[in-house]
Amino acid sequence: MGSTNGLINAQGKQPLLSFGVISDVQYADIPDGRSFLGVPRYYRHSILVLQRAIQKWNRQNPKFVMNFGDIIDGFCPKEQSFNAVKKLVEEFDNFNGAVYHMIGNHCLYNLPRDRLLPLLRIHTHDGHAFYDFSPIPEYRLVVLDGYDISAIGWPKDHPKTIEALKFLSEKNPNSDKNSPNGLTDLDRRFLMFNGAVGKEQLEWLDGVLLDATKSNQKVVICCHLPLDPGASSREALLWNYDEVMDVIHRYNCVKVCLAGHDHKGGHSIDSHGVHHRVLEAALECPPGTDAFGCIDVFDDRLSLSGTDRMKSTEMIFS
Ligand SMILES: Nc1ccn([C@@H]2O[C@H](COP(=O)(O)O)[C@@H](O)[C@H]2O)c(=O)n1
Ligand SMILES: O=P(O)(O)OC[C@H](O)CO
Repeated sequence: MGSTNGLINAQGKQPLLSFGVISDVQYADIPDGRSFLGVPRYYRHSILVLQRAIQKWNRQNPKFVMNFGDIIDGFCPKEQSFNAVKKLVEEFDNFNGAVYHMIGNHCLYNLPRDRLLPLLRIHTHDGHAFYDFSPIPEYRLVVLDGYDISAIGWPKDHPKTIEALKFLSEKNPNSDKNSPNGLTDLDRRFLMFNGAVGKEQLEWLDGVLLDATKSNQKVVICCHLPLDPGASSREALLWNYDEVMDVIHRYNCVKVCLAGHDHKGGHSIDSHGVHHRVLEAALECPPGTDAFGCIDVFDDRLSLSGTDRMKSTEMIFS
């Protein structure tokens, strides 16, 4: 039992902070469909999941909400993309508090970074979408841009697009670079719908974690793409999840990594005791069902109270 209504929790402690979570809304004004592997996708219903999430959060009163990306779906008719993202952001703004967005592959199928990021109110230099904030002195949230090196979202002639296409041509021999056919085990992540954290962002992350360590802050990492094979399908992992985790494991401050993208969700604890929780997608909720949650933050754990298809998870720090 969490304390997401502002009351003390089962252990008798008041959380330091609470925040709402939702992922992969992937709204589109199109009939229901299926993923490549046949999983039903409810494109119009997903906005109702978001609306019910906001109603509940407004009763629970978390300090802020994190949207883990893919706010609209790649099948959204392209002439509707801008207004669809705007409509969804306006829905999020019905929450009585701050909302932090991150980008995902489906947002980038719809709009290039220079149009998408201002809509999502991600104001960073050079079109990057990584940032951090400290909602209370004891904690820092770090949002990673998993499509920093990517074949989607940057202009076709951008050095990052060229780097990503070169990388994919070396790692994935299929003509359809979204196909994992023939790739084995962890190599199945080398797909066009994934991406990587670039060198500059890795250096930035290292600096943030050093600063958090000096400030005695605990850190929660948020990224659309999962960072641990134990919590995710191989096909959904960040290309260089291992390099990112090497940086994270240099420090003891990171306690939890949260992600979306792998719609079925997952949870693992890695070899360094870091929790990885991949959030179940709002898009795949059959009509009338939900997937969102509220996380209570304590000094020794994060406690996710999930609604319906989002499983509740206690993440006790080792
Ligand atoms: N096992 C798979 C999964 C996906 N693909 C390709 O990716 C595209 C997007 O997949 P969705 O799960 O979002 O539908 C899909 O159209 C395929 O091209 C694949 O080849 N093999
Ligand atoms: O981003 P999607 O919706 O195309 O789905 C990605 C897959 O879930 C990754 O395995």
